[in-house]
Amino acid sequence: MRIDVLSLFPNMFAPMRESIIGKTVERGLVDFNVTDFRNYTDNKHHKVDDEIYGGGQGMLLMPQPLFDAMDAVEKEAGNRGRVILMDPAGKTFNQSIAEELAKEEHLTIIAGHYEGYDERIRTLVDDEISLGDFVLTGGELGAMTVIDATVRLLDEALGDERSAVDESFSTGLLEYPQYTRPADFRGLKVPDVLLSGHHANIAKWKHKEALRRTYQRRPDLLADYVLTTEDQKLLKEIKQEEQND
Ligand SMILES: C[S@@+](CC[C@H](N)C(=O)[O-])C[C@H]1O[C@@H](n2cnc3c(N)ncnc32)[C@H](O)[C@@H]1O
Repeated sequence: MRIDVLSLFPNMFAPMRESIIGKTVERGLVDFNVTDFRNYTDNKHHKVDDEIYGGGQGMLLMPQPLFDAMDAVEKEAGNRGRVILMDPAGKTFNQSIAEELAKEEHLTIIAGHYEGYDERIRTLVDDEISLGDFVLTGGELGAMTVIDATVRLLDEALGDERSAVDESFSTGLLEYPQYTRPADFRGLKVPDVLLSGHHANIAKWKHKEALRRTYQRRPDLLADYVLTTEDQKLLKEIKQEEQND
């Protein structure tokens, strides 16, 4: 996969060299490029922003530097790929968007700054993505979040022993509680079933606890989850158990 980011602060992407994402770049699984679109200004002061027509606080990113930077990406890569604008007015990012983006061969992400974009910049983009209902100073942290969540879904990104298949949101439920050694830590014990070696019972326990956690913490997710007859029985048990607690 090729990923281009258009940003005024390329140094902010240093974390992309670390950990699992850094390894995907080192191993050639991801071709990651950051373009400083200030280098594409056609004015002698390298200005990328200007005052807002009709009045308004702050400065807006002008179209010219971003349009020219996008042309440069297209020239180098042969295409623009799927173009994403980081913007608070976009669709809220989630796991299913990450899964969709992980299927693309090329993503180009625009990270804004200042008061945001001249409206005409939106004609360049395929998707507008928000991290949530809050305002950041720039799109860099959002772009890194989108890249991290997307790249870890690529085949081979997590390595043989790790998997994104069972994780929160991938199944439609939150992940069940997990434990590692020791079996008894300061009197806090690992549930007996997990030490039993009985695979069917363990699988059933994991599923029930994923349902319980989702019901307790994110009941909204259950609205989109197709409950089997067995799930409905388990949920009834969970509600009963909660009442008895
Ligand atoms: C200070 S913000 C501009 C906010 C804009 N004036 C508004 O009210 O929507 C500057 C840039 O940060 C990025 N940004 C801020 N909040 C964001 C969010 N919640 N999700 C994604 N990007 C965000 C965008 O790239 C945005 O253009």
